[in-house]
Amino acid sequence: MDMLNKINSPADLRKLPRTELQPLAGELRAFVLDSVSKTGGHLSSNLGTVELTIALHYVFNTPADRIVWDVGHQTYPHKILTGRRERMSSLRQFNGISGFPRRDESEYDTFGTAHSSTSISAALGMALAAKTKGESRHAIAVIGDGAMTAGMAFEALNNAGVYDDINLLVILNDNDMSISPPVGALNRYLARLMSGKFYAAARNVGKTMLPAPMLELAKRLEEHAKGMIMPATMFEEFGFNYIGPIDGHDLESLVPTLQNLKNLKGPQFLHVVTKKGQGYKLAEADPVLYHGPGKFNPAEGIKPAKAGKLTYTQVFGDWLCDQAAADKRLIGITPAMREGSGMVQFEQRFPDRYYDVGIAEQHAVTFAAGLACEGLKPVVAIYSTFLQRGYDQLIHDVALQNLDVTFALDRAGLVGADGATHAGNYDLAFLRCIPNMVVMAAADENECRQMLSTAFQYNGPAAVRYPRGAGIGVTVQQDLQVLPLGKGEIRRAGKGIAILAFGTMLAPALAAAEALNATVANMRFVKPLDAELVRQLAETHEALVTVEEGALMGGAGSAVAEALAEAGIVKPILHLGLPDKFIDHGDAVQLLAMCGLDAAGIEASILQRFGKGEPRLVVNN
Ligand SMILES: Cc1ncc(C[n+]2csc(CCOP(=O)(O)OP(=O)(O)O)c2C)c(N)n1
Ligand SMILES: CC(=O)[C@@H](O)[C@H](O)COP(=O)(O)O
Ligand SMILES: [Mg+2]
Repeated sequence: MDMLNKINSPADLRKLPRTELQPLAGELRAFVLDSVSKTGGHLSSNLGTVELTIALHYVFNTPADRIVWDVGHQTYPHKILTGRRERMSSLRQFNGISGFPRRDESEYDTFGTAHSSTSISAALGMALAAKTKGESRHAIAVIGDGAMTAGMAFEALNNAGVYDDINLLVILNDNDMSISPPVGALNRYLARLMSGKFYAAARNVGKTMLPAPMLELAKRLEEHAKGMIMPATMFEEFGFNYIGPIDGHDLESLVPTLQNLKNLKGPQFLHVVTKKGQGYKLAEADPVLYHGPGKFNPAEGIKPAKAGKLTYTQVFGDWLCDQAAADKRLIGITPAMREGSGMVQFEQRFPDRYYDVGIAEQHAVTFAAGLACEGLKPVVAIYSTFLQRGYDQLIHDVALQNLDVTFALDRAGLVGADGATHAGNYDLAFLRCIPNMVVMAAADENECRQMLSTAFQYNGPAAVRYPRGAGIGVTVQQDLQVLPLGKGEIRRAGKGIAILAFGTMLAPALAAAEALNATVANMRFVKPLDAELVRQLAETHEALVTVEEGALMGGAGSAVAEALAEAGIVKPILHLGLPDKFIDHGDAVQLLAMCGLDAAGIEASILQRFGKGEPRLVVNN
């Protein structure tokens, strides 16, 4: 790592002669592989952006010129070159650096990201701000072919294409992959652009200065192409000057092309072609497996996971197949998260009823609404955090028309290493205020399956939330039994304190209750809330405690407080849940404990608020 160790900022990089960039890329790629294999993180995408990152920081005057990375899961080479090489060993760990760009982490991280398809909008904002302020600098959005499928990217292109006097460059990093294989008509279109790539390069000759080797090639091909009609690319129709495709691993193409583009005014569009996993054979062969691995030995590759407890994702995947076998009306929908949402088997078994709609959460929800209008029963499998994208569609297109759509919300609550951007902390608060919605939180794997069946059988919009990772290890019954709607259950009878637990908080609540001899209710439904059970518990206990793995404000605890107020009951009540602040990356178990949401934390909070001993006369406010 002789060269890489001397690069502490892009300024150091810019001192290198061009001939040294290729060997530097070799060192950088080796560093990324070694580092991710020790920490876990996103690998395939980062191996693919090594040369592009070097070229961008080499040609542009960063941080004055702004690079906006889309999603940001491909920014490890960028982090390494911008002074964070040493901190890569702390990646995605508590108090360590983030796996995504963050403005508070580095001045080179111009825009915080992790949800996709925001880069062109943000870079356009920066480009127009520069113009407004009379500053001469460039804004560059780097967006993947997967992220490009989102409507937001096209909204931004549409907006940007009319400004002839801005310094905006959009780089499409086309590796022909999303997390899983790419889908849809855009992918077909990009493939067509690729197949006519020399042709496209030829037609760019007149508009831009190409590097000498390409110019030579283009000239020859232009001869060849004489007489043929050359349609404009879609990106040109949007008002961009389209260049490419060029090889995104070839610094001899990348650097001069970027240098040329830097001198052109107006919206520029550069199409680069890269390979996910480039340079590490195992990742090249299976970029899906190496998209976001845990720790592994690079010499051996990722070993098959040992059979352990079922994850909630697996519970969902199994249920989906069983329910689909039982009901032909079931349609499974994923916005580009086939593996993460547990739909690999479903796609194999029911290919005609499987839809990966691309990174298009808004469309996924309204598409489901359309299917439901025609009597089908769509199941939208979506991470809690990504449903935020489809909120208006959920209200306006699904709930308002009381359509029969099931939402399977994976990654509810804290997710760990991905941090605040991916935390599913808000769904209870943002779903329970929507009329017609049924909202359930699963306490264990078996209940998760029962809730999914309940949501599916319910003739209207219903959501089931469950967390990332393994459950508590209970046996999952293989039937498709439904739960009584809006009914909770007492799981432990105690005295004095009643803990009303929602979802994953049932297990720690039961553990905390042992020392306190408290009653514990598994509330199951956040909406409709079991108001009768709340009333009974209030009447038979001195104080109530609500506990949920979700934002306290407006969440399940708030629902209980509202029910008490509605019934005219005044009772000491303690609400436990996630605080009103963003919680950074780290180990999910550790983070929950930090928020006081493990058994010890729940017990301590109750003791602190209501004191020891029975009857609890002390109520500390
Ligand atoms: C709004 C949103 N939906 C889904 C995701 C999950 N996600 C992260 S990366 C990714 C694939 C992105 O593909 P692409 O932009 O082509 O980048 P590549 O992984 O190929 O480098 C997806 C679906 C996300 N981050 N944001
Ligand atoms: C970048 C991104 O959004 C995904 O790759 C995400 O990191 C996946 O998270 P899971 O590992 O929870 O599926
Ligand atoms: Mg891609």
